[in-house]
Amino acid sequence: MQSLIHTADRIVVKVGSSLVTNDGKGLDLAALARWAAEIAELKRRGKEVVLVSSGAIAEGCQRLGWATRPKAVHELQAAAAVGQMGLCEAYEQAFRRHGLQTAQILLTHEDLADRTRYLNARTTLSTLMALNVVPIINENDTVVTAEIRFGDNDTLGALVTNLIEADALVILTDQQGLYSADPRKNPDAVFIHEANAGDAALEEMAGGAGSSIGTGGMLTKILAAKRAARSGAATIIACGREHDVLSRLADGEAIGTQLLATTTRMAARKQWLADHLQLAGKLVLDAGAAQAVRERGTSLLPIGVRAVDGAFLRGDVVACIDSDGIEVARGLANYSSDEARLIMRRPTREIEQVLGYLVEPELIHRDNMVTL
Ligand SMILES: Nc1ncnc2c1ncn2[C@@H]1O[C@H](COP(=O)(O)OP(=O)(O)O)[C@@H](O)[C@H]1O
Ligand SMILES: N[C@@H](CCC(=O)OP(=O)(O)O)C(=O)O
Repeated sequence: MQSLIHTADRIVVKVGSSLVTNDGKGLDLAALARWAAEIAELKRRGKEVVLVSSGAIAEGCQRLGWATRPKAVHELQAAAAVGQMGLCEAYEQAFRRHGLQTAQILLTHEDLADRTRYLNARTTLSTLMALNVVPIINENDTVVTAEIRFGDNDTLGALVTNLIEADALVILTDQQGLYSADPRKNPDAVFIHEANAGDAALEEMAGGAGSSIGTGGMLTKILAAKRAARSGAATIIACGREHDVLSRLADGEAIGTQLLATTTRMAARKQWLADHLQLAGKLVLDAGAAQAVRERGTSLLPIGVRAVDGAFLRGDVVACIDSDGIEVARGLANYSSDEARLIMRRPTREIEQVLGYLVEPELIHRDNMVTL
């Protein structure tokens, strides 16, 4: 068995609160330095890495001198706001030593459920990755309440994996991986090396958080793996305290628990576009654009669009049809139908002049499109 990280090009790494804050004792700067060094090494090997880091609440409680985690949401939110400053500062310094810049991204579940914000988050993350910046993501605790909280960053890690269509999600925690039962309570628990994400038996094995610092325990990690698998990504649960854990995974060493996806990324994306979203409109392509999209899977530029049908907003799914009315592709529109009508048939360089702004050069980017 070889670690799937070996072949993964795009990876989301999630680190939990207990690791980040040394079990609530304060930011573990040595651990952050190790992960930063390893992520820098992965990037040198040509992999794109996004980091989802917990720890804001635990660090905030520490900074505010609170011995126990408060129950009241407004106090948790205040602690998160204080602690997030420390997290960002620490990551910024740790990555700077490797000549890497970092970016702070705070997201809520609602952001990713909203079509326009989804597309904005996706585009921003792609742009940051293209700029070789390391995005550091956490939940935007200030604006979430009980109903809309991710509740745990394992789920956030999975949603980000879906969002950027990563090949793998690596969840670093304080255990070696998944056991048949919580090893803190059951010393006879057996280590699980590999399983299919989504296997119902895994949910039976997983217990809640073993410490007072972490929140979700193993169950949220199993559910995150199931969610990540929906976009074709594998999940690895491994110990963040293990030396060189990320580099060894990238070398192919089989450490941790591997939870495999049974669908490919492309199949998952096609399924998602085909099933989950209603078509909000149509773009009629000229012959050249229809051929380029159909045969080469290129992005669709405004100049190749002859007509716009329907009313849609940025982020809505639209069909691309040829002059015979045959659907060539479908994808997420970067512009609304009103904007698209103004910029169609025009070269990209004229978009800014016509609209007064440029959102993106393409009407549909090829990463957000599936050909049929
Ligand atoms: N089947 C299991 N295998 C491994 N760990 C388990 C299992 N069930 C529950 N746990 C507990 O889950 C904890 C990790 O989850 P959590 O505390 O939320 O960490 P994190 O902060 O990394 O998200 C472990 O310390 C362990 O006690
Ligand atoms: N946004 C919160 C996340 C809390 C959380 O999910 O923690 P964990 O279960 O340790 O990943 C924080 O930064 O404290």
